[in-house]
Amino acid sequence: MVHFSTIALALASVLPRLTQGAGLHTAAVAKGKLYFGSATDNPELTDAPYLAQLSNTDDFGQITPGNAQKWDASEPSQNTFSYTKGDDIANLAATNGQKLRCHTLVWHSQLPNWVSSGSWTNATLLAAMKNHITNVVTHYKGKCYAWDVANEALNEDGTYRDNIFYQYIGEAYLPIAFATAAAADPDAKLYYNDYNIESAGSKSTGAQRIVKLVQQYGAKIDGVGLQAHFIVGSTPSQSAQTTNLAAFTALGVDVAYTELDIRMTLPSTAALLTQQSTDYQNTVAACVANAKCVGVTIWDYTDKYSWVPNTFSGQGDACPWDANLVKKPAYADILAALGGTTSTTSATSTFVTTTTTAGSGGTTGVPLYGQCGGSGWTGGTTCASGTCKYATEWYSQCV
Ligand SMILES: O[C@@H]1[C@@H](O)[C@H](O[C@@H]2CO[C@@H](O[C@@H]3CO[C@@H](O[C@@H]4CO[C@@H](O)[C@H](O)[C@H]4O)[C@H](O)[C@H]3O)[C@H](O)[C@H]2O)OC[C@H]1O
Repeated sequence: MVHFSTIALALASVLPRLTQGAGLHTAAVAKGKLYFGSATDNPELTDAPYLAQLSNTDDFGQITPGNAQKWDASEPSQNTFSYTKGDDIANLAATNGQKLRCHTLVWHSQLPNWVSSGSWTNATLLAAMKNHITNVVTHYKGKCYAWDVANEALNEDGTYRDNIFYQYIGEAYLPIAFATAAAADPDAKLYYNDYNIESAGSKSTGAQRIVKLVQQYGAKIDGVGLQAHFIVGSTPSQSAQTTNLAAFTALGVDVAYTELDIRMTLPSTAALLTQQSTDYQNTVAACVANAKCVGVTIWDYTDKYSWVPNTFSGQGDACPWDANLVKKPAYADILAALGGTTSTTSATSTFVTTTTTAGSGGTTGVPLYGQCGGSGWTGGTTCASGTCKYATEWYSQCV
């Protein structure tokens, strides 16, 4: 039967809270990484609380535009370029002092029709691809820490994806794309980026083949981006990821986790959130363990704007912050992987802990996280009036 079993342990709150000034990016830098970052997208930037957290450089020292720089956004019709949305995000990064990972130049998806359905020859598509890369990379010259030059060029078995570029240009489109990007912005780090290359296997081997291909061609390739769109409980182990990262960095390139999120079949449970937390920790720890892993980017930080529910039906809750912008357990475990610590601080208002029965919207034994919200919330566990009581699994209210 669905019911709440409320055990109110009215405590002067001594629940763990994260130390101010020791966020994810701060901890990553202390570990020798360049950044901890998040993807974002233009529509979300009108959400002031969202924007405030995205701009919190204690947690995020880097941002990636989730859509604004893709081909359909940046060159919607041939040789007509549109940079407004990409500029908004580039300017935000500059204002905040955050690195910008630029995403992406050559990808089979989110292509405008004039590319995907065009009537091409080898020479005309090559010219169009080079023109696209030259214009976009030149526009953002000096602003991108890194470019994802080529995205998802591989099938799961490590063979080349039969995209339009491969069809008309062959595998040479890859080194040509890298060489063209390098000519337009010699200082940007140039990455090959893909998913399901986070542990050893045919596709990871295929990505290593692409690195060697570009190198043999004499073009510049600086890194491999491992997207890391994972599933709770099916995420590769830390050691599997560490071994895999080493296979890339042995080729003389950097690596980065570029789109990390860890989705689950909804509804979430305490067990799933605990496993998710462990999965996040293992992935971030694998990056920490490799000196040439430069950073970790999560594919947006909050479930409120995650791409997952729109793409994978029935799945979600993939981010370290919930839809109310409250930190989930994964936050503390990511921080722990980065060598950060949580501290115990007392709060000024009474915090009421609750346990619930599975199926009631919470799960027995789930500890509240020490955050309040709603009317009267002044942040953390403090209420301007009333006391902080359980409202949802990860969210409490001043009542
Ligand atoms: O607003 C969204 C954007 O956020 C979205 O960005 C792309 C998301 O990820 C990258 O492309 C996807 C990577 O995952 C593939 O599915 C995988 C299939 O195998 C599974 O094992 C694995 O777990 C899955 O992740 C998707 O098919 C790819 O589309 C890409 O780099 C981002 O740009 O793009 C769509 C917008 O609506």
